[in-house]
Amino acid sequence: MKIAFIGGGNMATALIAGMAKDAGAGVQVHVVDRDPQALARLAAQYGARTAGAIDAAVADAGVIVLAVKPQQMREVALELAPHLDGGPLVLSIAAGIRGADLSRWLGGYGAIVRAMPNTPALIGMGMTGLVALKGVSAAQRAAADGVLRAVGQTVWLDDEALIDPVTAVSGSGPAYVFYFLEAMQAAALEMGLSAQQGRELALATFAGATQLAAQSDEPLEVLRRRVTSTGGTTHAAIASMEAAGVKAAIVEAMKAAAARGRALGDELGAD
Ligand SMILES: NC(=O)C1=CN([C@@H]2O[C@H](COP(=O)(O)OP(=O)(O)OC[C@H]3O[C@@H](n4cnc5c(N)ncnc54)[C@H](O)[C@@H]3O)[C@@H](O)[C@H]2O)C=CC1
Ligand SMILES: O=C(O)[C@@H]1CCC=N1
Repeated sequence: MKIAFIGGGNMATALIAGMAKDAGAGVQVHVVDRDPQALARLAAQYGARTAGAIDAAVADAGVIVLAVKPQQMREVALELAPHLDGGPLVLSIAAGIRGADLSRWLGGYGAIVRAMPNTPALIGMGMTGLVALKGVSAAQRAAADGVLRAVGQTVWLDDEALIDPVTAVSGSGPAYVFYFLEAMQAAALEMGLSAQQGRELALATFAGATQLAAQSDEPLEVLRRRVTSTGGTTHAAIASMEAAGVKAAIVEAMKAAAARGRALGDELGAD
């Protein structure tokens, strides 16, 4: 199957790299990007075929992945609209941009799936939320699922409005994890460990704790309490975080991410 990417930036690269590892899939990747350096990198590293213009890249494609910034989606969709005769699946990964607006920009085209992947797709550990518009066939839904499953796990949603919360949890989520790791590394450094030791300790702790939670049926709070001895060191740390309102701040931050997704949809869908 031929998959055409419009936009070959960070997220497209993560998807293309993840797919390249799944060599048996028989997927032929074509990419269009305005930036010749992005194209050269994708061709050299992952054997992607590249094009400077949409028409050549999308001809005969079964799936067209729209991977430009939300602000570029309207312009790209208007340019793509005359090239959909073959009935491809249009798979948008843009935050915020609503299916109805995309469909309108594509001249009323209905075979659209909205997906919200994340960058761990690069190493086959992505998590993607997906929602299909009414014009998507069962085969196209399976194709979308196949593309994203090649780079990780998928979760299908019935309600498009839930893609903004998914964006806030798993789409943006890797950044929160890196932010927490940065803080752990900075603390390690302040307390006399080396930057390398801080990085290793923090990363191994995240990997171990998330695997422990994944392999357990117990609530996360129970796992946390098991580390937290009365009057001990963890209690001192958690009490300090609670006093600083860390948990409430994380909840507010994620609500801000979802609200930004909705606002992007309102602002950019108005045209
Ligand atoms: N970075 C992430 O972790 C995630 C990003 N997304 C979504 O993926 C989309 C892309 O995000 P990134 O990859 O981070 O951005 P990016 O800026 O790294 O990539 C966008 C690419 O599109 C190209 N481009 C711009 N206008 C174009 C046009 N008219 N025709 C062809 N190419 C064009 C740019 O040269 C650039 O290489 C966004 O809509 C974002 O919401 C979704 C999930 C996660
Ligand atoms: O920050 C953003 O808008 C994109 C969507 C999810 C992750 N990155």
